[in-house]
This record gives sequence, C-alpha cells and structure tokens, in this order.
Amino acid sequence: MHCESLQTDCYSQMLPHSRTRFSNIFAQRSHFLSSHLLQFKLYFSTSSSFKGSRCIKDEDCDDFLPWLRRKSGVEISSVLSNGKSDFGRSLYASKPVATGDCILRVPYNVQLASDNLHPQIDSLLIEDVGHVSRLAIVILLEQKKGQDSAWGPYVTRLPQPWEMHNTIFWTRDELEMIRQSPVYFETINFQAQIEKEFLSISSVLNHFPASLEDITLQDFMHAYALVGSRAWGSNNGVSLIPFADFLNHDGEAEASVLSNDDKQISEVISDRDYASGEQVFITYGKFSNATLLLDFGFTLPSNKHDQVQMQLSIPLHDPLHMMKSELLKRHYLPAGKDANQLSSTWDTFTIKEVKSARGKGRGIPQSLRAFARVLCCTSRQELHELALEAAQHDGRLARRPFEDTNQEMQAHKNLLSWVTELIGEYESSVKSLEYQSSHSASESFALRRQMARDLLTGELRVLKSAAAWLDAYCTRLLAETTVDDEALMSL
Ligand SMILES: C[S@@+](CC[C@H](N)C(=O)[O-])C[C@H]1O[C@@H](n2cnc3c(N)ncnc32)[C@H](O)[C@@H]1O
Repeated sequence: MHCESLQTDCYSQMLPHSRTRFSNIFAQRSHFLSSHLLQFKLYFSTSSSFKGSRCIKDEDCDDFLPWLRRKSGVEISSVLSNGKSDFGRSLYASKPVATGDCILRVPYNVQLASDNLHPQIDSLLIEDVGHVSRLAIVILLEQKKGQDSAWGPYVTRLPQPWEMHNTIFWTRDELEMIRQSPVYFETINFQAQIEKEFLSISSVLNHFPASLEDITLQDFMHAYALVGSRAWGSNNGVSLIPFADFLNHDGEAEASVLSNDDKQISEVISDRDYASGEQVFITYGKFSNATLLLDFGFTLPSNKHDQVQMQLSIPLHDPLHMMKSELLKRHYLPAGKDANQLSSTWDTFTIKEVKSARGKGRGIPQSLRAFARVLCCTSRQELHELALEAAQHDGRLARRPFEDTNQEMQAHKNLLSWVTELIGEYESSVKSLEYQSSHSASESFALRRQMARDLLTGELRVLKSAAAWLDAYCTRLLAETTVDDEALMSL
C-alpha cells in the first residue's frame, strides 16, 4: 500500500491522559491543534536496540485482521501481521516494507471512542466524568456482552490485569521500591482519582442492573488503564484504534501515523525499510520512564527523555523566609508544556539530562537557578533589587547572574549540595533494590523490580549530569575570581 503525501497540519501522540485533576506533579498532557487534518504522530523505530527485533506469529489473532477488514469494508494492512514478543502482542512485517509505505490504514468507523457509549448511560453521567472513564465503560460493556459483542474479537485480545504493570497495579511493597521517585505519590494520587471517578459513575451503572451492576473498582481500574495505555487523542476525545494499538514503543523511533478527518482514517507510514519478520515499533511520544511506568506499565533501559522533579523549600529559620517566598510566588511563571507535561509549582522544578558539563546547562531550569539566587540573598535590600531588576527587564526574577561572583558561586554551590544530597538518596534506593531477594520473587515482581531500577537509575543519571554541570560552573566562577584577584594584586 502506498500513501499520498500527507500534510502535517497538526499532530499528537499516544495519549497518556488520565492523571489530571488530582495530580500535583503531572498535569494533563494531551491536546490537539484544531485542523481539518488531524495527525496522530506515531514513530517507527530506527534505534539499534529495537532494530531487527523479531516476534513470533500470534495464532490466537489469526482471525483478527480478517474480522477488522470485514467490519470496516476496506483493507487494513497487507504487510503487517499480528505477532507476540517480549512486549506482549505486537505487529511484524509479513512482507518487506520500504520507507514511505503506508503499512496500515484504520477507518474511524472501526475505532472505539467515548462517543460509542450508549446515549442513555452517557446522558446520566455528570460532566465531570472524562473521556477516559467513558471509553473505559464502553470497553466494560462490550466485555460483558461476551459472544454477543460486535467488538468481541478486539476486546477479548486486550491485555488482562495480570499482564499489566502500570504502577497503579503494584502492591504496597512493590511501590516502596520507587518511594524515592515522584512516581510513588503520583501513583497514589492516580489511584485516588480513578476511585473517585468510579464512585461518581457507579450510581449510574446501578441503573443498568442487567449489564453493569456488578462492575467492581478493579474492573474499572483495569479498563481505565487499558484506555490510558493504548488510546490516542482525537477531536472527539479519545479513541482506541484496533490493530494500530498492537504496535509497541521505541523511544528512538521517527515516523508518523496520520489521521485524516476528511478521509476518516488513521494511517501509519514507515520511515525505514523493514525485513520480513521484523517487529515494527512506533514511539508513543517523548516520554520519560516515569510517564511510561505510570501510564503504560513499562520502562526503557536507557531513556533519553528521563527527567527529575525536585522540590525545594526556604528554610523556616531564614529571617527573610516570608519575603523570599512571597517574591518567588509573585514572579512564578508556569513552565512550558513538554511531552511529559510535568507541571511545576513555584517551588518544584523539573531537571532534564544536561548533555555537556561545559555547555550551556540546558536541562537545569533557569527558574531553579533563580530560586537558588533568591535563597542566597541576606538582606531586604538585595531582594528589593532583584524585584526591581525583574520589573525593568522581562518580569522574571533573578534570571541574571549576580554581579558579585562569590554570591553567584554560593548560590550554585548550594544548588550543587541539594542535588548531591538527592543523588545520595537515589543511590541508596538503587542499592536497596539489590537486596530484594530474587530467589523467591515471582516473575511479575522481578519485572517490576527491574522497572524500578530503570526508573531510579534514569533519574539518578539526570541528577548526576546536573551535578557535573553545576560543579563545572562553580569551577569556572572560581577561576574568574582568581584572575580578578591576581589582576588587583598586580595593580
Ligand atoms: C498500545 S499497547 C501495544 C500492544 C501491547 N503489547 C499488547 O499486548 O496489546 C501498549 C502496551 O504494550 C506494552 N509495550 C509497548 N512497548 C513496550 C516496550 N518497549 N517495552 C515493554 N512493553 C511495551 C506495554 O504493556 C504497553 O502498555
């Protein structure tokens, strides 16, 4: 199958959209630019780690593609087949694929969206019940219908609860392994969010005793996680795209799926050649292991999108505590959104990996350095001057280095010591994972422990890169002061 060239008016990504209202660290992440041409951006793998990855034929799914073809009335794919791999169900190239080939095409009429919800149920749900919950109810209803479901071949192929490793399914002991990471509290908040959504829908479900009455919180949580780990955003909310949602993720991938509102189809275009038998991957977005673990239940061994959330506070014994916190709050600007949509508050900062200790330090947010500068002030006068400087420039506080090099160095040394302290905590958490007995561990526990290790070591790597940059910055400042002192002495 060949695609005509498609414009790229707008795009989105796999939709980890669920943790929103109750989340204090992550915020809503999916959004669409309005356009007649809706483009979902999915990427094909080019990374060496995934290249050549093979999967075996999934005999359980032999009837899946013919069923979807009959249901849609069109060819879905002539080059991909259902397979099984270490990552669960997968798709592989059943024939050689060339760059630019359109390898699958799924019409909207065979996609499951929240507007597939029975109008009677839909009308009873309060507005607060979001698209994810509505689509979760659609899945539950279809699963309840069993043989009578028009979506049976699809809903019965979705992963079972015990095959899913999103942290909301982890036991208390398992969660303890990641207590050091913000993912720990995020998981607890997320569980509370789902429970709250379940409470608000269960009174409605009780109106339909024949089909929905006995749905438990666990059932709902499972369906909710299914939507969260395999739906894409659309103009209509969220949609499950059967067949396309058997594609697994590779963070290095670079190709896209376009969904065309005019033609009412979603399609996937290969950006590389595939040999017959190779597993085809896409990327769900530029997600950190924190996001992958929470929303998708897996991690990547080395994830370049990892980041760390750092929360700082002004010491209560600081005589300027009130003035500093008021100043910081007043000048706080929310951070721009990224794929992980970590929301920052005035005292919360997201650090990304700093590529070069000698470079510009991209990855250490300016707002964090500003916080350190404010904390370093020792008089009201200094704080007034910072506020004045902000008013005279772009309104942002303490974004310029202090004129006094020693003060600038002190601010960054403080920052370095906080990061170093955090590194110590992460290192002991990683070490304690080694003491978790592997002999008696179930397969699932061993897998989750590996995911905990990927998460913590990724965040640790980011912190170490930040420490190296801060250290190099302080050394540079020290060299400057030494040169200045020597120049003074020679006068
Ligand atoms: C959209 S589905 C892909 C199809 C899925 N493997 C299945 O069995 O239906 C997303 C899920 O696939 C799994 N997955 C995708 N990419 C993965 C990867 N690189 N490593 C491990 N698991 C992966 C995760 O369980 C994730 O929640």
